[in-house]
This record gives sequence, structure tokens and C-alpha cells, in this order.
Amino acid sequence: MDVKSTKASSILADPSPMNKSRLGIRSNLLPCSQSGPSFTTSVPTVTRKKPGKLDDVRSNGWLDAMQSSSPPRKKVNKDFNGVDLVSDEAEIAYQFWMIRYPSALNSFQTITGREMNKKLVIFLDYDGTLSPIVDDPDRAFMSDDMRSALRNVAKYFPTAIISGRSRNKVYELVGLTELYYAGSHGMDIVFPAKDLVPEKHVKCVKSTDNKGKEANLFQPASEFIPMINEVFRNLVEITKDIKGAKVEDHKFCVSVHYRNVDENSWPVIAQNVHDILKGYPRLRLTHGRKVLEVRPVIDWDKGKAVEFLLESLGFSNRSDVLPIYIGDDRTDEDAFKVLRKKNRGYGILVSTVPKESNASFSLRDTSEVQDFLESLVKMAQEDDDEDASYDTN
Ligand SMILES: O=P(O)(O)OC[C@H]1O[C@H](O[C@H]2O[C@H](CO)[C@@H](O)[C@H](O)[C@H]2O)[C@H](O)[C@@H](O)[C@@H]1O
Repeated sequence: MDVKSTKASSILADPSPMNKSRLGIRSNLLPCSQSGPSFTTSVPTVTRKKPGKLDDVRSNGWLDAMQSSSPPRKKVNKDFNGVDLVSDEAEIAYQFWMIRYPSALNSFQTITGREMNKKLVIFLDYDGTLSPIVDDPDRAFMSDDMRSALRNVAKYFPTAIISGRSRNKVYELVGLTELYYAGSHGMDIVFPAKDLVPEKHVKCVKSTDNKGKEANLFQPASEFIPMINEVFRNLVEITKDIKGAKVEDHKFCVSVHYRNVDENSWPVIAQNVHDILKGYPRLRLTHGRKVLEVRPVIDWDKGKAVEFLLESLGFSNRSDVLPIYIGDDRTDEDAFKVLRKKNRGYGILVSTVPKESNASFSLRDTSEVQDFLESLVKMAQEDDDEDASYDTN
């Protein structure tokens, strides 16, 4: 489906990178924060079990990153009738922030640039983008309406999901065979056998896709599977007495959730993960939304996965292709950066609160993501109708 495009000006304020060497600690134990949050809060006060024991995670920034890893709950006041009012100040701050990251809904024509005949390629994150953030990661379901919007989008545009979850898990949650899936932050990609294997990535092997058709499988971190299995078991063991902690095995990476852990125990959970990682110099830590993510030290992330998919679908270096990436998490910043750096396509950040990002536009929440996807479908249908009426005239 062809659409047409213009370039929008976009505004970015990059956060200053953390001075890692100043901290004098090993780089794999540092938070890999692509876009440090601008609204950090202080480290929680805890009663130390062992004096000095938690100094590692205090000094290396993990606790600050954990504190700011997900939007705080909105401050709600009551009006005279007891009706909830979200703080005006928060809304004003959000409106100001939107000057820098305009709503993708209000900027729809600019993004899709209908007059330039560009082919859109849609990339989406899963959690927080297609499904709302919930306490239990196993219950992060997509609504039927969202699924239907996604199915329709995929009818018109090549559409891929790039998730931190394992590829099987994200497919299980989405359940649409018509999409491309990249799991484990892009370290597990399946794409149709007819598509191109990017030359520099000879590691592809033959496999089958979700329809049982022949496909190519790209797993750049396959040698890490035994190590990830081992670290998963160690993390399960070390966190088993921390109430609310949950460890997920994503095949090429491991997630340690602390959303349901009492905040006073966050330093303990961080220190435990830190202690385990000391034994694995080839693994590193990144921060997601109330989750610590352990993954291999390889030069691969969601940004690289976007480039890989564009190349394998034959869309690389094509000026008539416009990639759009929608995501809510710090790991999505790698994808936003790729699009921004190459000055092609647009990153759209999903956020209910102001935060620094390499994205160019914003959407407030999953319901706005759904609206955006439905608008894409409507636009594509209108273009089809236009073409049909042109043909019959
Ligand atoms: O890249 P994504 O598809 O966004 O995956 C990132 C992580 O998402 C999941 O965790 C997040 O969503 C959960 C469900 O809403 C929530 O409970 C958790 O606090 C969030 O961090 C998933 O469980 C993780 O393994 C992914 O790494």
C-alpha cells in the first residue's frame, strides 16, 4: 500500500550520558539507559541488612533508574462532588512537553505524508504500546479491538512487533500470523524465506514461521542460551524469598520484575541481581518498566532489529519507504535513535508523562495507539477507494 509523505521537523533534547568511567565500575553492571529519564526521584530509605552491602547498587545508578523506570501514578485530587481530578499542573506540564513531542494523532498528515508516495512499514513494541501495563506480566492481554486494528494495519502495511519478551510468548499474546515477530529485544527474528537475508548476517538458519511455512531464523545470541538458562535459574533462586519478585526466561534474556515488590526491598533485589551478574561478564543489565533485564553483551538491540528487518524485507536504503516505530520503553529508544539518525521515518513515544526521548512524536496511551492504527487503516482504505474510482473513470 503506497502512501505519500512530507518530512516533519522534530525536536530532540538528548540527555547527557552518564559518566560511567567516573563511577569506576564495570560497564556490564551499569544501567544501559539510552535516554535517561528527566524526572528522577531520590533513592528510597532502607534499613540495611548488612552495612555497606548495598553500596554497589546505590553508586552505580541502578536504584535511581529503578525509581524512575515507570510513570508514577497520577496525582488525583477530588472535587467538591468527590469526582477525581488529575492535577492541572501535571496536565500543563504534559501540554508543554507535547510542543517538543507533538501528538501523532494531531500530526497524522505530517507523519504519513500522503503527498509523497511513500510506503509505510510499521514497527510496534508490545507491553505498554499494544497492551496496557498491568501488575501480572502473564496477564498483559491485548484487547480484541486492538487486535482487529493490528490485523487491518497488516493488510495494508508490512507490520512487525519487536518485543523484550520471548518470540513465542509475544506471538501467543498477539496471535496474528500476518505479522513479523522479533522477540528478546530483537535477538530472535523470523522472516519469510522469500525475503532477503542481509548479507552481513550469515547466521540465519532455515526454520518455519507461525503459519508453518518455510522461514529464515536469525538469532545472533544463540551461543548464550546455556548461559541464559543458568543465570535464569540463579536469579529465580536468589529472588525466591523476595515477596512479589518474578523472573521471566525469554530465551536470550531474562527479566526480573519488581513492580509487585515492596519499595523498601528494591535495593535488595538490585543487589542480588548485581551479585549474580558479577559472575557473568558477558551479560549486561538494561532497565525497563519496573523490570531489570539481563541480556548478552552483543552489539544488538531493537534499533539493529529494525535495520535488519528493513533490509530483509528489501526496504533498506529506499527513499520511498517510511518506517514508523511506536514504543513506550527505554529499550525502544534504540529504535527511535536509528530512525532519527538515518533521518528516515519517525519514532512515536507512548507516554502518559513527560520524558526525554529520541522519538519525534507522542501518543498518550494504548487507546491512542489504537486510534492511530485505525487512522492508518482508514487512510489506506480511502486511498484504495480513490484508486478504484480512478480506474473506473
Ligand atoms: O519490549 P516490550 O514488549 O515492551 O517488553 C518489555 C517487558 O514487558 C513486560 O513487562 C512490562 O509489562 C508487564 C505487563 O504489563 C508489567 O507487569 C511489567 O512491570 C513491565 O515491565 C515483560 O513481562 C518483560 O519481560 C519485558 O521485558
